[in-house]
Amino acid sequence: MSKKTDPDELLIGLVSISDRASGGVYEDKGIPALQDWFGAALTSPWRMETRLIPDERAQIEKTLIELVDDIGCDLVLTTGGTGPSRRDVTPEATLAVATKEMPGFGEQMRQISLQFVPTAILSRQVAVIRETSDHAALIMNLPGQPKSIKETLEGVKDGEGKQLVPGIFAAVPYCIDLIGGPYVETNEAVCKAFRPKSAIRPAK
Ligand SMILES: Nc1ncnc2c1ncn2[C@@H]1O[C@H](COP(=O)(O)OP(=O)(O)OP(=O)(O)O)[C@@H](O)[C@H]1O
Ligand SMILES: Nc1nc2c(c(=O)[nH]1)N[C@H]1C(S)=C(S)[C@@H](COP(=O)(O)O)O[C@H]1N2
Repeated sequence: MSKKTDPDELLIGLVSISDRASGGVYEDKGIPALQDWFGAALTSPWRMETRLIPDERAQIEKTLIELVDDIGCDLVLTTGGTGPSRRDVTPEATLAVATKEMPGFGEQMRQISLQFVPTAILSRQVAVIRETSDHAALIMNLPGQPKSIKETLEGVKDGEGKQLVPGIFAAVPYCIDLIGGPYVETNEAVCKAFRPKSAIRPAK
């Protein structure tokens, strides 16, 4: 466990939630897919803290609290456990540790995913803010299919790379600004971050 020390570095918690991947039935592809995506998308300093856990509500809540309160993550992404099956409890665990709900993210993720699969509406994914006495973090649920990570974060582009539906990550840097986190910059070829003009810092 390595606590946040650099205020300019984005500390990202990546949590893969899967009974089978955590039990060794198959190899976890969630954390590598998230790591690859952030490696390509971010141009400002970042570091990650990763966890692979089963679909157990108490363990999910404990992990989210540890990542935000003890380690100091600014952003936490989960993958898996958002569907309707009996064992899928990621949204319940996420809401249980929330101080604010951010319903726009869940709505937009389902809209994006509908461009890829008609079963997008089966994901109950949510996003929330967790505020502690000294900082806050944005926590977002992504579906378990590893390919859905890139799909929802990046959105839908046409053959020439023109953005047809914006990915949810476009709104994340400004959200992190508003909750007092580091200034996050992205590779526009992967995901163009949107900020109001007054919030854009001149390039160094
Ligand atoms: N962490 C993961 N790594 C690799 N593949 C995954 C992962 N999570 C899900 N998948 C793939 O996506 C499919 C659909 O996900 P599903 O929601 O059924 O699994 P899950 O709920 O994450 O897994 P489990 O049932 O083991 O908890 C799985 O059958 C599997 O092929
Ligand atoms: N972008 C995207 N969203 C997606 C999918 C996908 O393949 N791509 N799969 C859907 C399916 S089949 C299910 S059941 C739900 C919930 O998945 P989870 O339980 O693995 O989180 O996410 C949905 N959202």
